[in-house]
Amino acid sequence: MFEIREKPEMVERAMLVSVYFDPSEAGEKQAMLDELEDLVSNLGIGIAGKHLIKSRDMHAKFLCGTGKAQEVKQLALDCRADCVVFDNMLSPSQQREWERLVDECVIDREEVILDIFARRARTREATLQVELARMQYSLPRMARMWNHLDRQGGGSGGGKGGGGAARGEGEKQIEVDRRLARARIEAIQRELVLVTRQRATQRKERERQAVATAAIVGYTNAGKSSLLSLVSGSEVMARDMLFATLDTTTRKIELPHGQPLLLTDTVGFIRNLPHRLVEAFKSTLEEAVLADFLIQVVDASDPEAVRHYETTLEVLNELGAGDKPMIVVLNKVDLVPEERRGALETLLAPHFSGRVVPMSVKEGNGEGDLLNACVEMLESRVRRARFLIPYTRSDLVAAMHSEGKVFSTEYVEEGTLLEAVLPVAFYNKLESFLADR
Ligand SMILES: Nc1nc2c(ncn2[C@@H]2O[C@H](COP(=O)(O)OP(=O)(O)OP(=O)(O)O)[C@@H](O)[C@H]2O)c(=O)[nH]1
Ligand SMILES: [Mg+2]
Repeated sequence: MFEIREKPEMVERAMLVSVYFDPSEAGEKQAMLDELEDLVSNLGIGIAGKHLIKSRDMHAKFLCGTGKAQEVKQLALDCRADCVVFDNMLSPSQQREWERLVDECVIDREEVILDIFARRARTREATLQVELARMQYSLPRMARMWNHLDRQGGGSGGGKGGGGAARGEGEKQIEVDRRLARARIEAIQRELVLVTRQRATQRKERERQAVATAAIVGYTNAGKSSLLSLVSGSEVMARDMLFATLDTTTRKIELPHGQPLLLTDTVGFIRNLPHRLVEAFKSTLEEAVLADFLIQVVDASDPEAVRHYETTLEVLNELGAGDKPMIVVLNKVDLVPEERRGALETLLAPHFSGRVVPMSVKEGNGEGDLLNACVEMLESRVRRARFLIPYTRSDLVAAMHSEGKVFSTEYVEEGTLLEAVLPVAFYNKLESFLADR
């Protein structure tokens, strides 16, 4: 059976390389290279070196010119790296050319992210989505994989059979594997349809209840899961690592006026999120598309905060959720020195179109402001009124308790008299029971 190649398991010392062309990009590329270092370290691989390579033009073979490619090869030799990781996306043929040149394993940013996702996926849906993305990534790269094996086989096997025969074997194997991989891709896609349908049913159930929903979105490691833990008062896994969360978690919270709100934590966004992962995670991120509003968490202590905000907006746009009402939480203000906080807010404010709430989730500051902002977001969605429900309709009284907030209950001759805040959709259904008509 075809197995996805687990290359990073086999390597220990990686040299990181980012090739750029426009001098004005240098700063951004450096920040991304630092981020790549976090990502690679996340896989338990040591960093042997880190290089920004400026190339005058883009070349098909190596991305940079042949001379620069030779320089990179020498750098890798000098630091005794057993793997070169590119921050750039490499095409299958560029990856092959590089492996041929440096005679070591060469991977790109996309493969690193796919590997992290593969390790973190927990639910059936996340596992399937990651497997699908990895299969699609591997399919055009299989030739390279078998080349590698052929060369290894030729080396250790000595004179037996010779390189030509081994290569032939490899080619046959590629065909078999490609067929198996395509069959597996189709099987995963079929199973995903079923899993997605299940989610849709659960969501319908929620819509029927008409409880308001919000999705917490934002760059990875911004503090989304910590925020959900804080406001829901129950532990949601939060770790100081990129992509700690890959599955969505939903918690029901109560807003200041008693209105319930379903809050969903989502997978973190990242610059250059491999496109097939955006595709793969669309259904998970659908929570964001269907939410009444979004809470975007930004790590205010990160020098790249504005860029992270913009990246998140780009992905949201791709998902069709770009125009949702949004609250922006400037998190981790505890890490920003007092005198810089005001300046930071002024600096960031013009970039934000929604409402800005500074917070320190860690110290529990700003929670009240956030909840009030949520109430404002939902103002058009709720009505407060008094209802008289006949005793024969105790089901409605129960529904008012579960879907809204009941402030007072009085038992009178004609039925139960209640004052409550209800979602508009539910309120409309109950209009004939209004007490003050
Ligand atoms: N100093 C400080 N650290 C915080 C704050 N909020 C969260 N953190 C830390 O930031 C790290 C990331 O928090 P998470 O809640 O896991 O972040 P996330 O956005 O869910 O990350 P992913 O799931 O990886 O996308 C953790 O180590 C938190 O303890 C804060 O207000 N101040
Ligand atoms: Mg998280």
